[in-house]
Amino acid sequence: MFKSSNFDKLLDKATSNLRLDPDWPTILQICDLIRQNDCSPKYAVASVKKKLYSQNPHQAMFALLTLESIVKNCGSGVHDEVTSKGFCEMLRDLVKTTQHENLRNKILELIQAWAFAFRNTPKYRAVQDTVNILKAEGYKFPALKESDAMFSADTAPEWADGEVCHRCRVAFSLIVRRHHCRACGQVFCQQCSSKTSTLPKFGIEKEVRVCDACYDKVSRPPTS
Ligand SMILES: O=P(O)(O)O[C@@H]1[C@H](O)[C@H](OP(=O)(O)O)[C@@H](O)[C@H](O)[C@H]1O
Ligand SMILES: [Zn+2]
Ligand SMILES: [Zn+2]
Repeated sequence: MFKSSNFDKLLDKATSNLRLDPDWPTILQICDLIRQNDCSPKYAVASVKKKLYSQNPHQAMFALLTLESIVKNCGSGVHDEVTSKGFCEMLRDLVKTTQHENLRNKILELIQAWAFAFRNTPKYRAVQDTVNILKAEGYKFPALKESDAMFSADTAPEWADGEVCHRCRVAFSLIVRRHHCRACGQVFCQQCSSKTSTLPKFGIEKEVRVCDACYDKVSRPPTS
């Protein structure tokens, strides 16, 4: 798991208890790793979650700021992780148990912003449920800043399933292996996805597999 150890190093750096202010460049590097699929959202969120329980208030706050950034920048893979019942219960538990007022307020701010951002996504309802429970328990939420709930970052599409190549319809088998285009997320045979490209619009700076159609699109000179 080389890639995740690279992630671990960056996360330790971003949440170092020797710091007094957030290490934004490192936090953004962490986002890039996740956006490029160099670290799985599940592994990333689980690692940040551990840091939230640090006794050092700076370290816990930096972990929270890292969590806020990966939710804003890394798309649905991360959203699936932070909106699970278990993760929401963990945040609710932290709100109740933390000794630090600023940490509690930051968690309340995040849960409220996510509930607003995911208000039209039924599968993420655990977040709104958590807001409702905390309100019923008397916690005061800060005023919602809608800007906090805008996740504008463009992220690569989820990979489609499929038994045949999306382009030439050949059936996958032990011989005809399945591959995915990182630009459209569709599934292809080797012949139809033999090219690579960077995908800066998704924060992918390294060469990744793309299908012929996406290759033509991304390598066509921008129309002047
Ligand atoms: O090689 P396999 O054991 O078939 O596994 C496939 C590879 O991991 C492909 O990666 P790639 O797209 O980078 O080739 C991936 O797109 C497919 O979903 C997997 O089934
Ligand atoms: Zn094909
Ligand atoms: Zn494609």
